[in-house]
Amino acid sequence: MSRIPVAVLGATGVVGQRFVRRLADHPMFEIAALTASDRSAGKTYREACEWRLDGEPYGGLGDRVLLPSEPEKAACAVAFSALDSGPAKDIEPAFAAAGVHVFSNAATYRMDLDVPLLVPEVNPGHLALLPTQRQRRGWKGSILTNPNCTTTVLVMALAPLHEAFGVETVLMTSMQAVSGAGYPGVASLDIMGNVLPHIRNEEEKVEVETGRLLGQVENGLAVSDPMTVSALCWRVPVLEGHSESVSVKLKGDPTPDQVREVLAAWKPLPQQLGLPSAPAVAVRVHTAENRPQVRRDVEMDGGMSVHVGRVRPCPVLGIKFALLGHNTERGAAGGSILNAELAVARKAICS
Ligand SMILES: NC(=O)C1=CN([C@@H]2O[C@H](COP(=O)(O)OP(=O)(O)OC[C@H]3O[C@@H](n4cnc5c(N)ncnc54)[C@H](OP(=O)(O)O)[C@@H]3O)[C@@H](O)[C@H]2O)C=CC1
Ligand SMILES: N[C@@H](CC(=O)OP(=O)(O)O)C(=O)O
Repeated sequence: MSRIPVAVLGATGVVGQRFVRRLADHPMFEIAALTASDRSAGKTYREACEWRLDGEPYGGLGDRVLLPSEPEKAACAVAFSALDSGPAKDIEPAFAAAGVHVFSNAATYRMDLDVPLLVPEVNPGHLALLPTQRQRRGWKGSILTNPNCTTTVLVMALAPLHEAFGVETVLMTSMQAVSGAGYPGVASLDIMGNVLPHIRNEEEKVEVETGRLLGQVENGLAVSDPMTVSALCWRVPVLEGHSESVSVKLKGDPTPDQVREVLAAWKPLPQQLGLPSAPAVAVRVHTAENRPQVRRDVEMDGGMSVHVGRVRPCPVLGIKFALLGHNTERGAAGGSILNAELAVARKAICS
């Protein structure tokens, strides 16, 4: 199969660089265009940005000239958007109108009822929103989004429990890596030796996106599950990886052993299809009492699996556990690329 030409919108940012690194040698997609703001367009990729990741700098594309983020200049079959949510507002629809399928990290269109907010293991059926989106908006292309990174990690653990038992109530406290705030992000003088009790809009996003991801498609539109979710989000001095303390009320009050069994046995659609970016195991269940740990576990499986440990009884809601996932891989670039792999495999785009 020939590879699908793709554009990376916002290729100079920290999420854009992760897209480039993951796509540099991808079996399904081939980078045809890199874009940024007008400040960077016309410069080579090497001139316009400082490479901030490990591995081959610039994904081997350091001499590639950056294009403006305009569909007339950079249209491809597929675009991965690492744009800030402000510029994404006009740029992503312009690409979709020009026939491009845009896989976006930005929060701008996530909660629109005709826009798939996708985690392929959790709600692949939400691809069914695309015909409504195209019909309503008159686009030949489309916009598909991935959730907030904290939400992504949370729903990976909740989805199998929702399928097996039904989730009623969730209390989640996060300990979020500084990379979630982009570069340069939080000032070192604020975060070193400290924890910060506020991340703007984060708790609100987790509380609404979780029910949306675990909800349904009815009459071509998204309908959120009525579960109750309360989130407390903290920034901690960790580079990559969001840790979460989760307490959950499940229907039927299963035991910790039953919960562990369901999580360990879960083999959702991307793993069944063997999609290139899908980890072999979606949820890794740890039994050691001091795992998961960010430094030891978060880079496993290319940052695409999530980790559950310390599953035990909760005297308030029934079950509690520790959860960990990679915020800029599973929660951003890797999650978006897996969304595109799913959409192609299910012939929702590019068929
Ligand atoms: N799923 C998730 O939870 C996560 C999502 N994100 C989201 O991903 C996106 C990117 O984040 P991050 O990489 O940290 O952001 P950066 O600020 O590092 O990068 C932003 C990119 O957008 C480009 N850009 C900025 N303004 C414009 C404009 N007016 N027109 C065209 N391009 C523009 C920049 O180009 P230039 O260099 O020329 O300025 C740069 O390439 C954000 O929407 C963020 O919220 C990030 C982390 C996790
Ligand atoms: N807010 C997240 C990262 C992020 O960009 O989230 P969102 O995609 O919902 O804006 C964090 O700080 O860790």
